[in-house]
Amino acid sequence: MPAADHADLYYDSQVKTIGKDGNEITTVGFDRFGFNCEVPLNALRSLYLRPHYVNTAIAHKGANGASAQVAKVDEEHAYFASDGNAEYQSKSIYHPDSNSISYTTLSRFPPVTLLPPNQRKRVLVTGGAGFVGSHLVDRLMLLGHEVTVLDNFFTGSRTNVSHWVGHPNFELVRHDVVEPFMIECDQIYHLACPASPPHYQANPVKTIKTSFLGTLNMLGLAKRTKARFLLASTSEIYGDPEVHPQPETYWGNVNPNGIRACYDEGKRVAETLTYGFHRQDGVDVRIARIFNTFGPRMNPQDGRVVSNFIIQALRNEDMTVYGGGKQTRSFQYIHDLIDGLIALMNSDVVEPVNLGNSDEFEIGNFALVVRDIVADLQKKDPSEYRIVDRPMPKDDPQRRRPDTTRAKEMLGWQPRWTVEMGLGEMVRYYKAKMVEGSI
Ligand SMILES: O=C(O)[C@H]1O[C@H](OP(=O)(O)OP(=O)(O)OC[C@H]2O[C@@H](n3ccc(=O)[nH]c3=O)[C@H](O)[C@@H]2O)[C@H](O)[C@@H](O)[C@@H]1O
Repeated sequence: MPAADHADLYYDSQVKTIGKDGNEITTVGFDRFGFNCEVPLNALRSLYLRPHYVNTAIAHKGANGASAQVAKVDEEHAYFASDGNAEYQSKSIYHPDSNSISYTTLSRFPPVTLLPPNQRKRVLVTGGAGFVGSHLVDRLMLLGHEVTVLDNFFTGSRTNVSHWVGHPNFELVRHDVVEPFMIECDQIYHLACPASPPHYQANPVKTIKTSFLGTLNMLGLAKRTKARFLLASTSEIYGDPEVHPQPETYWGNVNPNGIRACYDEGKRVAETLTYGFHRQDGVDVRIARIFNTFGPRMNPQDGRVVSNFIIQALRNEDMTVYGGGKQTRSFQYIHDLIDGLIALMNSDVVEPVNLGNSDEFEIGNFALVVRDIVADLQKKDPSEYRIVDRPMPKDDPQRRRPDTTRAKEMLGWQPRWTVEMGLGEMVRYYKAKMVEGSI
């Protein structure tokens, strides 16, 4: 596909990102608790809404063949320079005749804020090559901090952070958190754990080991280095809730030996450990209870509902609604979550805090929302898509919506993105990746 068409899949300058308050979103983040995490949205987009490679057609192999090829690649690469970000993008080249890619490293990185040493934090992000982790890493890097990513690449991917490899403020370490790890750091965002039900159920013993031993190791590190520690907990600790919406004071309704227990009980014990280290050893801790989150870089194979519906619709496959679709979920866009995580880390709030969007959907209706957005992008009639019913997975929570009063009052945080705006960006991202063949 010619580069121009390729780029158009990622960007549509006509589409404005309008937030919940009706205003256009051009930046994400805010200056709060003495920590400014605001960055232009386009700076972030240049890191995830971008082609994986530059196309080249090896048409002729005559005397001038080599230089013609180079010129063609430069011309295609220059196309992306029009948004001012191309020089920071990979110039990896796709060769259609052999269906292969020549990977190149970056010669320049996106500009990062120059922070004085007393403001620059050394931040460890476990699970930093995953979906949530990589967006957090982008934000922290653009803000000028020193970031170390720890990941075993079980569900994370190097590609999610490859644009930072080689940067002096960045380090990527392949390591499994179930083993101890030592490093000097000021803040630890502990995100490492498979998070989609099919992934965490595939190896339940490993999942609970990751939650327990991984958290134990990272809390031990926080104790030694006096780093502040943030645990990525989950709405799943509320189980199949009998209280709706769920406030942080609710203790939950969890099946301790069901198929989800490796994850929800794992995260519950991780919370217990975190407060154990806080009470016993004075470790400075934060706990974020993260509700369903979606966005670009979500592993398209991970089986969660947002990625499943979008990929199925784009491939014109059946969209699989489980168990009649009356169960509910509330979905937040990735940038809102990252705002919330950074605000919580830098606040003095030790109690657990729900981070989620309270726009609640029945899953059956959510399928219709996704279908309509995909149909609009593909310029098709919504009736061309098929929505089918499949059995309900065991112990699937029937209702879920966060009560975010605490986050609003104590962090001054509330979601800014509408679900539709976030979905629009994610659909465009998946479609472009599918066309270029990188997912
Ligand atoms: O984000 C959260 O709060 C937590 O819950 C999610 O688990 P779940 O809500 O079950 O997420 P999905 O797998 O995306 O399922 C959402 C709903 O859609 C349904 N679903 C899923 C996939 C599908 O193809 N069709 C479908 O109807 C599921 O049965 C479920 O009722 C995530 O997987 C967890 O990582 C996370 O901690």
